[in-house]
Amino acid sequence: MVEKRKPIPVGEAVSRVIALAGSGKKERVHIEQSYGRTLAEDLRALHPVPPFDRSPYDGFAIRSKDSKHASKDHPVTFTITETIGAGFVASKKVNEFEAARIMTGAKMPEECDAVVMLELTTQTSKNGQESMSIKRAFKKGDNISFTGEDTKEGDVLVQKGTKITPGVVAVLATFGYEYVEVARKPLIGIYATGSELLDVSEELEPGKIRNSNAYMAAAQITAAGGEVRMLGKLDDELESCYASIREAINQVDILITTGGVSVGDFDFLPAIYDKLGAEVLFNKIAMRPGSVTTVAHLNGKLLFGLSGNPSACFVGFELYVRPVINLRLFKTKPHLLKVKARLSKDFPKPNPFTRFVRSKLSYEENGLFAAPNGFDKSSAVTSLAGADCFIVLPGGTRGYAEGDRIDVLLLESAEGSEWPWT
Ligand SMILES: Nc1nc2c(c(=O)[nH]1)N[C@H]1C(S)=C(S)[C@@H](COP(=O)(O)OP(=O)(O)OC[C@H]3O[C@@H](n4cnc5c(N)ncnc54)[C@H](O)[C@@H]3O)O[C@H]1N2
Ligand code: MOO
Ligand SMILES: [Mg+2]
Repeated sequence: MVEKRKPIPVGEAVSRVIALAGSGKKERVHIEQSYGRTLAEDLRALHPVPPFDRSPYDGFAIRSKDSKHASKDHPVTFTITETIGAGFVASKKVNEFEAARIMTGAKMPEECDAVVMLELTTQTSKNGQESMSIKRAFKKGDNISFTGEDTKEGDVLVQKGTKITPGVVAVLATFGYEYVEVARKPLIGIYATGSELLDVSEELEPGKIRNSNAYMAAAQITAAGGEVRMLGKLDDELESCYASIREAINQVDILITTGGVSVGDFDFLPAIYDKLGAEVLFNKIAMRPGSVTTVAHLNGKLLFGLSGNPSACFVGFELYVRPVINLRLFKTKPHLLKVKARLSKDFPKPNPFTRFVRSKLSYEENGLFAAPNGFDKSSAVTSLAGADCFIVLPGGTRGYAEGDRIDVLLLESAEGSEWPWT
């Protein structure tokens, strides 16, 4: 008798997995290695930015009150005290009707409260004495880049769990973070199971196909911010598979296998979980593709039994593995970002289970559209190449027409969802 499996809703399956996601760990990396990592602590301003009042222009620092009567007909002349370049400070006091030549980024002399751009001045030299004159008045604060105008000391600028972008790197450097606390990448092992599998370098033979899932999953792990351990491929043979998987669990934080989770004579993962004494969280989900996705738990580690069919494997990773990686990276929105879009083609198939259609987004003048991307079977591999989202068609629906409003899960968005499931 073939075992009868009871499908559970996607949201229920995701809940069971993330309840066992475990917690993230921290490590310190040099700022030059920080790009693409995730902050393990809030990033606070350690001092105001800019840290001193400075000139935003090349020009002259003046006391604004001295310019009060300046006009086209009656220019006011200032004696130049010195030149202050960026990185230097005034060495002389600026007195009545005196000005300091100042460059962009240089600290303002204490007595000055306005800057005049070089282009608005007329410069003269008499007996070695440099002067400049202006034809309009300036107010206190004109053309000054004030202390703290960018940020005040103590402000939280970037939150824990944020991916380090080039902009975040700039902020780290500004505050002197030579080393930064980031989330340690969870180490994820991948075993592809299947006696039909050839390596990527091998020629096709009758009955055999190349192992695409392991390379695909490795790329998905890297994209999500995890560390990959490629473990190779296993023949459909119970004892050797069991021994390899048992051994692999000790080497990694999370183990992914692909294939062998359905009810076939050579689908050994269910027997292996049993033999390991692992707790199976579910082995049937009301979704297509990936209904046979199985997740088990052993000694604090999650074992993901992704389907062998490439599209099912891909979807299983994005819905169940990705949020676990994200939670270990301290992300607060660990699931794929959900947005509303319109269908740009009919999708007439009925949906007994929730369907995740590999699709492509387009940004039109009248909004966001999503089009199913080619061959839609669970075994499809080529349609994965152009997919940047999943259209989500709820179970129990009878097909959809062009223009219908649908939910879409984005595969490439840095932003995530707190909980996209209803
Ligand atoms: N009687 C039933 N048969 C099947 C059921 C079912 O409910 N009852 N479910 C079907 C569904 S749905 C799926 S999905 C597949 C899942 O199969 P498995 O996860 O057990 O995977 P395999 O049987 O090992 O392989 C399935 C398919 O995928 C190819 N494959 C496997 N590994 C790779 C790889 N690394 N790279 C590329 N392609 C791979 C494999 O050759 C098979 O064609 O079961 C259905 N059957
Ligand atoms: O598990 Mo299968 O991928 O539902 O088609
Ligand atoms: Mg099978």
